[in-house]
Amino acid sequence: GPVSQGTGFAAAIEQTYDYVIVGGGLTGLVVANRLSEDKTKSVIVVENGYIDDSPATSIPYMAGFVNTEAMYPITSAAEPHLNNLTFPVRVGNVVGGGSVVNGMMFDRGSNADYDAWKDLGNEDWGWEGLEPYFKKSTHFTPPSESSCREFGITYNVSAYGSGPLQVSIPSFQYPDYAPIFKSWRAENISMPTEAFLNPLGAFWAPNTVDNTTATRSHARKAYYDPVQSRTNLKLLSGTHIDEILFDDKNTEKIIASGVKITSRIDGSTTKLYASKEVILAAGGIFTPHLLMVSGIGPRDILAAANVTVKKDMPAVGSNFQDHVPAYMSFNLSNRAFPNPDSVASNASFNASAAVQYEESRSGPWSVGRGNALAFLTFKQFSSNYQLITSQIPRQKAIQFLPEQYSKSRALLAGFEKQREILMKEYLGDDAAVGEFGIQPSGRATASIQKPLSRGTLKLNTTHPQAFPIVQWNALQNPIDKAVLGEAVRWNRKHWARKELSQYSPVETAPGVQYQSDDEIVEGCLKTNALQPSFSHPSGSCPMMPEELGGCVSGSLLVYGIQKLSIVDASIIPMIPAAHLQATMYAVAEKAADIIKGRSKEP
Ligand SMILES: Cc1cc2nc3c(=O)[nH]c(=O)nc-3n(C[C@H](O)[C@H](O)[C@H](O)COP(=O)(O)OP(=O)(O)OC[C@H]3O[C@@H](n4cnc5c(N)ncnc54)[C@H](O)[C@@H]3O)c2cc1C
Repeated sequence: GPVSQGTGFAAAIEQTYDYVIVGGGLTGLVVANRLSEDKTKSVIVVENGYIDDSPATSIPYMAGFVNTEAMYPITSAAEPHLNNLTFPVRVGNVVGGGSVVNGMMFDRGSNADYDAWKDLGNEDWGWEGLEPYFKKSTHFTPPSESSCREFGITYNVSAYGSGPLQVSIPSFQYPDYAPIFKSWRAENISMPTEAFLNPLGAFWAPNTVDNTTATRSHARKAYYDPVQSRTNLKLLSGTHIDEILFDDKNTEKIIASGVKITSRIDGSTTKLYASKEVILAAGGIFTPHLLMVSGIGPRDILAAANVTVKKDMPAVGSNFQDHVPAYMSFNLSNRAFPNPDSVASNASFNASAAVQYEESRSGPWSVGRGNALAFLTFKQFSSNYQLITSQIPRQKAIQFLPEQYSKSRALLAGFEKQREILMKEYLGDDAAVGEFGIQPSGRATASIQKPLSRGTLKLNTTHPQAFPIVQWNALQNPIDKAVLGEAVRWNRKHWARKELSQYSPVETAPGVQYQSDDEIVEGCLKTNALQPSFSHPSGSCPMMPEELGGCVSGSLLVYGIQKLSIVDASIIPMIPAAHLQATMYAVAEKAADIIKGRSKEP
């Protein structure tokens, strides 16, 4: 659990800083580091969580568990297209945010995934505009030459830079990876040498682990700890931001002026002021929530919760996206020893693994959830890809979208533009539509990467300050269900390949009796194998033109409001086919440059 209490609250009371950063998670800490490089600028980061150095957050093996202690206890609203079930909403509640509790997978979307952002009207936010920041944030350490030989691990260090975040592929790997990779080679799909240069196909990818200590590298360790002695940088942990404040002397313009905060330790409240900008970095769930409780959001949703409307903005809390995983499972016989279950099931093996980790920072405890992934284009996992895609333009878009979309022409126009891009991606060779985990554990997750369904975030009408109402609305669009069905059936066929017959795989989730799309969804729900989220909540304050339902432009400033910007996962206009953290480090690095740039303007 948390090892350090919040500090500095008393000293911060009613102070003015150049920048107030709302949320000390992944993006907040990156931006705090970069803005405070300029000694003439004062920066404060306010974070609800505490500093946490417990083994659960640092030992790579522990990343295989869900660290609920360092997360918010949020549950989603009923998901109408998943039998009205509710699901956990996973968000880190700790200094470093998601980077401290995540699964440590480190990969990016294809160039086309980011070019889509540009095509939606965000100049400079395509792959070319982002590439330098992927490099700027990262530093890669390879595994030993002998494991590269043994497992066929390849890499290219030129994909990375000499940045603060440490990423690596550990030298220890489980023997069963070799035959499993052989099955992927036999599928005749590409195997890029380095996924950070070309993330399409089946590949090895790093984890956010510092190879020198075999511990998790995260935003706090990489971006805050090394610069915490800067006198112009303050971190206020254990402090909740209750609302964004505005300059009420100015009646013509809406100007963000600071935040109201509450100490979690003694419940005392105060205000902090920003002379240059309030920067929202509270993530894909809480940034739209904070905007809404502060009076910026859809008028009807604010009114229903008795929040005074400062600016009617239907886009806040719309466009909500995530990946949708089917956690398929197989019983595998005849696995090699050790395998990923040996640690959990064999106490003496676990004890020796602990000693090995303690003594030499190697062995099973030095690895996380694994390092192998496959991101496939639609045609690679579906022979019906054209038929399924051809149904998209025949749909009346509004029929498969949340109610808000029928009240706002801009929201619908933005979605229709996204839909055109998605259709191109579904038919082409440049973007992945499905992700398939490659693990020697029998876990064979198949997840859809490019959903057409859109979720919403709303205020709790009786307690607007309480957690927002989170609804992914997963699988509302039947195309998403069809893509998921294709992915599951393909994965099933893959595990029946002769290269894998030595394991006599038996599908336990959902189970081969579930064949049609509807049956697969039903079977996955029955076996607890379907989630509306892959812990990648994003898109809920999208970066798009305002007439397309955007909240911020490429400058990251909220439309119609001065001195208020957003830098976190809520700005992603369309979710890339990738676990999100690499993208968020790059987005935050770019955001910092943009904000620095405007502070130089007269
Ligand atoms: C369980 C889990 C597993 C994941 N696995 C992977 C993975 O394997 N690979 C990968 O690439 N990505 C993964 N991710 C996703 C990745 O970690 C996130 O996309 C990333 O952290 C998002 O960065 P962010 O800055 O937008 O938000 P966060 O990192 O979530 O930061 C937001 C911060 O704001 C704080 N905050 C929010 N509201 C307030 C408030 N009102 N007052 C004060 N503070 C507030 C929060 O406490 C949090 O620290 C995972 C995420 C989770 C949760």
